[in-house]
Amino acid sequence: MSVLDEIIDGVRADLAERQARVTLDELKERAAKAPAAKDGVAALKGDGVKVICEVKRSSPSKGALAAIADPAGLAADYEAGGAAVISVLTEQRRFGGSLADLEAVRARVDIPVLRKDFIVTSYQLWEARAYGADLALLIVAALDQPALESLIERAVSIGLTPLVEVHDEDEVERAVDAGAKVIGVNARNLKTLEVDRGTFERLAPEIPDSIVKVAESGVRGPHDLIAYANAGADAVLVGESLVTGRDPKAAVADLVAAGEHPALRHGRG
Ligand SMILES: O=P(O)(O)OC[C@@H](O)[C@@H](O)c1c[nH]c2ccccc12
Repeated sequence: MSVLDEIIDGVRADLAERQARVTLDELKERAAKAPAAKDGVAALKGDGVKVICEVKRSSPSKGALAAIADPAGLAADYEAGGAAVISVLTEQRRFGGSLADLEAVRARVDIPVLRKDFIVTSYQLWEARAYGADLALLIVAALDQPALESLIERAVSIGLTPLVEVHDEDEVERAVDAGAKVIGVNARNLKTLEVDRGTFERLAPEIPDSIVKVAESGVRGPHDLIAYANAGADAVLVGESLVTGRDPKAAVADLVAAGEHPALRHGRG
């Protein structure tokens, strides 16, 4: 069984408990009261490379990264540093996240928020909206094609922007066929946990120009952002280097400044 399969087994068990506690109708009522979803696509387009900053306590590959007692405070620092979107990991067992983290972050920042989890049912999309997310991650490797298509459709119909994650050519094709408008290329293979920073450069040419391209994982600092930008990234998603650094706000500001450098503007929309 791959790491991804193991994670998803745990996610399904936790999901079953929440579904037993909160009905879909209750979630829908809560979602109806949530602030209207912000436009996730617009936030990731435009001049310069956008920076998506992640609230991440631990990971299957590295174990504990940072305690993050105040996720909303961290998100506020990210926003002050110039983040375009905040990513909140809500998976509990391996990443130490929760829907409470999502809710707390939503209440603190004005920029769009991404629910980062292993979404396998539409119930989780309603949860995302009910707890204030504007975008939701959908991992192609975790879904068969009909499920991917219907989750993208459902996400869009309830106001969420799906960030569709791929890590090989085949998955790019599936994401495009399923109607993704924002594709994230994860340098980390979730089945083996290995990071290959060349993945984005290899896959970017396969992604149509009209689709927003996000380079995910492995950004240690401005030099990695610049490499991804030169390979065509509209945005980068950064977790570990921010949560383990001393000054997250300054680290984000350095990334944003690198992404706004005029030398990177050429040919960008
Ligand atoms: O911590 P990093 O290497 O900066 O990576 C962040 C983000 O890309 C990573 O957390 C991630 C990308 N796709 C995921 C899917 C599930 C969980 C986590 C992820």
